[in-house]
Amino acid sequence: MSSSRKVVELFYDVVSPYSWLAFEVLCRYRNVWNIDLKFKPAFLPGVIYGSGNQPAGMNPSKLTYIVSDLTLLSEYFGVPMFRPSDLSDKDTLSAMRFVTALAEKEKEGDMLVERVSRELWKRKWRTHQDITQPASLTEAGLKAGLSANVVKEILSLSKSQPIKDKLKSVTQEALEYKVSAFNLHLCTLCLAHQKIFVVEKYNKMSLHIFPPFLQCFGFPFIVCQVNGKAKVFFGSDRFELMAYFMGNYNGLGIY
Ligand SMILES: N[C@@H](CCC(=O)N[C@@H](CS)C(=O)NCC(=O)O)C(=O)O
Repeated sequence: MSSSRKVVELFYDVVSPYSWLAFEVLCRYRNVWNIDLKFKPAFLPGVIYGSGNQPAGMNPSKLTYIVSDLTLLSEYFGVPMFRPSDLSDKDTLSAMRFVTALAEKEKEGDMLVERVSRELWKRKWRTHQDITQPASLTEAGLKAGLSANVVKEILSLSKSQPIKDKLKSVTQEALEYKVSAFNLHLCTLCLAHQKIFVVEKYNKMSLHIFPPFLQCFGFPFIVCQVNGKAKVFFGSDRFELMAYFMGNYNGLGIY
């Protein structure tokens, strides 16, 4: 067993309920897996549109599935959440700038980022309270244990250009996080397979259609690093694979 540290980075936005599930599960596993868990507050619309993806809600069948999926998942993971009646959705830009400002101020240790993010998720997905207005962010910050002075400082910092730029750059970091999807052998096979498939279907080559890299297209986006290798995972439903990749899996279950 190698002694090298296992690092797990979680890119998230509090607009994303699946990210909340991943966040809570990773917080629970943090000590069991002995990982350095790093929170990477980012902006979901930036990765959806930046990667050429589309919001899941644009497809009515997918939206109906998501509502049913989240109802069961929230019970399963013990993270109560309820579908907001108003899905017209105010965005989470100010909230994510607030968390980014806190992360920048905190630098060492993510305890407050963890607590404030949880409060924001609770407001958005459990109690259906606003998270767009300064008064709402203040309330969340105080509830998470920040002092009134720190909340004031973070609110003002969150409107500054360096913090706006920082949120953009973390979002961009997720978009540019290229990790090789296959080893060379599998990659060759895969590309050959795609070539055959596309030649049959469209009568043209497709070697450039599917790059052999995995990049972020949605949240939660989780990067696991161990022994100088990295793998990226999309979703709150990949924990067994993450455990397997990091050597925390005994073939029967996660330990
Ligand atoms: N199966 C994933 C679904 C995660 C998911 O749908 N995330 C949304 C944001 S809440 C997203 O980014 N979707 C982009 C996509 O599905 O392409 C899970 O269980 O976590």
